[in-house]
Amino acid sequence: MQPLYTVTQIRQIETESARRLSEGALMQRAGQASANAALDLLPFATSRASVLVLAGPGNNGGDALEAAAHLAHAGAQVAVVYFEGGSAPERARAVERAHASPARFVAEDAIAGVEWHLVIDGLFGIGLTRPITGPFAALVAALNALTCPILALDVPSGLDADTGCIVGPAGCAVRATHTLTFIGDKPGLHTCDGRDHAGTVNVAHLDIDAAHYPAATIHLNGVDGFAQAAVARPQNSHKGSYGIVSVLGGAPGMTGAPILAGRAALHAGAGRVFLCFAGPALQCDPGQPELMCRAAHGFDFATGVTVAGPGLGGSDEAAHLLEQAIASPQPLVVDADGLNLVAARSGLAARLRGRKAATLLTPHPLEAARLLATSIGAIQRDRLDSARRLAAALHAIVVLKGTGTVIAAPGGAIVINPTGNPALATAGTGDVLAGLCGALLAQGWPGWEAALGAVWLHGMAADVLVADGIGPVGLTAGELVPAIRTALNRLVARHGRRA
Ligand SMILES: NC(=O)C1=CN([C@@H]2O[C@H](COP(=O)(O)OP(=O)(O)OC[C@H]3O[C@@H](n4cnc5c(N)ncnc54)[C@H](O)[C@@H]3O)[C@@H](O)[C@H]2O)[C@@H](O)CC1
Ligand SMILES: [K+]
Repeated sequence: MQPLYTVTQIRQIETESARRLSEGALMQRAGQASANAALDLLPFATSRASVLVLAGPGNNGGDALEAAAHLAHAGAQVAVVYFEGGSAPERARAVERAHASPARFVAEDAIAGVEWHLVIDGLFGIGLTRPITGPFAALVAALNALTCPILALDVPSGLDADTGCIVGPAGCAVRATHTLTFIGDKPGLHTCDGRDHAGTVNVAHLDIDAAHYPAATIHLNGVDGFAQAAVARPQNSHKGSYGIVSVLGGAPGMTGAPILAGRAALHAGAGRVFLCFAGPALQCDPGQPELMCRAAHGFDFATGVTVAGPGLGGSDEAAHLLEQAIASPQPLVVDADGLNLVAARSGLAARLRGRKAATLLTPHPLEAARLLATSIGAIQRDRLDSARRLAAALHAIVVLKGTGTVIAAPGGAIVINPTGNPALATAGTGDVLAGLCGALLAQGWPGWEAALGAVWLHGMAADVLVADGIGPVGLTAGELVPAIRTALNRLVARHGRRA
């Protein structure tokens, strides 16, 4: 999985490696890499391309000036909007180089009325310390109104590279189509506002020796993070080989959620799936008669994996049933109303903490806010830290949903998921994810790999459907289910080890 580094770590790598390099080498490499990336984005002969370069007051501006000089020497029509600022010698040399090149230095008002083919955003990088306001904000608004590609250097200006939030309050950020980020990839480019502002992310390592990189605790989710849990099915197997998933939910009037979770579990390979209704039990699911419908009262949750919460409601009876599911020695997924019950009843939280088998919690930001007794805003201001705190507090693997879903282990490991899209912003997709988690656990996947795999497959299924025109508008949660089955089968066919 691709490592992600915090700003503090990037600064350390930068300092350590710079000691062994000639002064300014990293900025020159960043400028060269930026120019190369820019050339790749130009639609036609370099000499016909109008490139606007914004060079801010810090070293991010220095990178942009280096790039401007390279592009101008390559023949592009380069206009630089330049801001006086930092006195770093490498930046001063970049200013000289850009002045000595054919690039034109222009005023901000020269942006309007020109058909730009590419904009390079070198206003601010990881040194942004406060919200972008005033004339800089007007510039960001002008950029965001353009229709040409925007290449952000290091970080889209205005975005917090650690959290993915627009630096606020009342700040703004460049909406880039591409980001070339330096030294190492950064978590903020992949979660919260990051995905909307960074566009396609590429990393320029600037030829820094691998020895300068610390062991990463944050990664971008990828198949190599969980594929080792996939097992090819032996011929000599039967439904008992693939586990049981019991979905605990379905308070009166809330039968849809457990049905979706159960259908997902079935299509993701669980050997048997029970729907356990807290309210009046359905006789069967006529659309999916393979699902076995039961009353939750008296059900033995210790027979398999439980997915507790879809449509469970908040009654005392629901809390009692959840307590029984938590007491099971088998893996457990808690979602939706199950999470709300844990938030509302401290006794349940204590029991959850005491579990020995794998426990996965799949909150959306509001459920996470309830669990941490805070607001959605506080959760979203630092999604990584929120997920990490929740995992530590409840001794569970936490899947904090939302764009760039964050998966956190109690030991502190964090993974951000890159698959998925706004098609998933519709009712029932969370139930499907919970059912998928349950199915992977039932087939013997360890908790961490099950969480990573489920989130990745769920997002990938949505990406494939959108590529086929089924979404992002109007995708239904039920449509995800067969697409997940296809994605999982492809994964098992490609990576499944022999049982
Ligand atoms: N130092 C190095 O060795 C390297 C740095 N690199 C580049 O340098 C960047 C970091 O450079 P800096 O630390 O100079 O930081 P930035 O260039 O991100 O910005 C810092 C400057 O902006 C000002 N500033 C911050 N927030 C502001 C706001 N809201 N409104 C107006 N001004 C504001 C600061 O006073 C400072 O002058 C990286 O993102 C990367 O692009 C690369 O060249 C690679 C090597
Ligand atoms: K930038």
